[in-house]
Amino acid sequence: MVKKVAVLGAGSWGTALALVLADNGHKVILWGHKQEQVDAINKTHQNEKYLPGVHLPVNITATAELQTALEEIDFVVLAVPTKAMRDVCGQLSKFMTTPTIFVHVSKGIEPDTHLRVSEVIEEEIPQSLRKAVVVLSGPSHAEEVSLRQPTTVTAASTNMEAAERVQDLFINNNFRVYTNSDVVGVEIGGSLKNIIALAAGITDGLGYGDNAKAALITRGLAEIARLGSSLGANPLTFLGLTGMGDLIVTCTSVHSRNWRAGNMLGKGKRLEEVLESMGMVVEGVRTTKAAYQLSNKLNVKMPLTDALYGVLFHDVDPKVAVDELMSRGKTAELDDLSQILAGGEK
Ligand SMILES: NC(=O)C1=CN([C@@H]2O[C@H](COP(=O)(O)OP(=O)(O)OC[C@H]3O[C@@H](n4cnc5c(N)ncnc54)[C@H](OP(=O)(O)O)[C@@H]3O)[C@@H](O)[C@H]2O)C=CC1
Ligand SMILES: O=C(CO)COP(=O)(O)O
Repeated sequence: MVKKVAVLGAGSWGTALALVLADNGHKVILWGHKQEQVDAINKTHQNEKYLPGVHLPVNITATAELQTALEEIDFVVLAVPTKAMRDVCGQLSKFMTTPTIFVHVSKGIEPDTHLRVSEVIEEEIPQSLRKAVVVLSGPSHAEEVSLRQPTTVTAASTNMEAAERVQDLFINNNFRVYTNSDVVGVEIGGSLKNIIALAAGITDGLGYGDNAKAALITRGLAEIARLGSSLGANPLTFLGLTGMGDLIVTCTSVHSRNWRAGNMLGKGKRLEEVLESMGMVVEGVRTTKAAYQLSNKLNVKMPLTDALYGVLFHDVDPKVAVDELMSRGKTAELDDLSQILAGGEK
């Protein structure tokens, strides 16, 4: 059955997901906050800045009016960067009258509050307007999704019926959607992999090789699982698409903005100039701050996150940060894993 879906956020990911929904025959309203960009999308049927060269079919129309986007919709997809999530949710609540399912696709943790995106949504959108919140996450670069290349993601919610409805909404032969009830694990995996991807870009930028990359991915997963488990996640989720899967794709792909930003840092560029030149969101920077604060609060060991925090926010030289990580005191590899499986011990 054809659904009407509002996709809020006209960047790379919102546009690529609009395309998946349009391929499935749904009617999509893509909301962007800049009139000029919206007009260009409607005129050219392309999102020139964020997905150049990709044709958008007629069942995708763009608007800059939030109220228009939300008229008679069946689902809302929230695809703005995490720093804009609170504000956008606050605004949209004013225009909604009936409850709906909110799907969020953003990967980050809020500094200072340490809230996951679904928790921010629950704070900002009254319960009377929320049928359920579902997170859609996994190894999925917009550039490849828009070319209809095989991609797998997970729809996670505490409301499994809603997760299955979102699975049905998005699934097709190029875009395979699984379900999971572990919202904490899915959101933590998706957010924290950006920290490790920045670090992987840095080691590549420094000229280190595949050994360093493999070390970052595996030890990165260990610290993601350590923090996630202490927050109540199912440790097995970190071995799945939204954990190991997304970590691999983000640490190894030139499509990753986090990897690209890290790569420039490793080559000696300063954070401000890197972010300026990206022109797209680099979620890992903000999330490094949040994870650093949260791990200190919960007394969870996250050496890679600590090292990246030093590089990003205290001007630590990336090479010195790597040297310090490598010369730390000795430790046993499986201590982490056994502790996590034994119940989230720190
Ligand atoms: N790109 C990808 O492959 C994937 C991205 N994600 C996640 O999706 C989320 C969105 O990322 P992505 O689309 O890639 O980011 P982009 O940088 O490509 O686009 C961000 C979009 O959000 C808009 N925006 C920024 N601030 C606001 C605001 N206050 N109100 C409304 N719109 C705003 C930007 O507008 P403007 O042009 O004016 O700046 C732009 O259209 C992130 O959390 C990311 O981690 C998840 C999976 C894959
Ligand atoms: O989350 C992503 C792929 O799954 C996109 O990663 P980047 O934000 O680093 O581009």
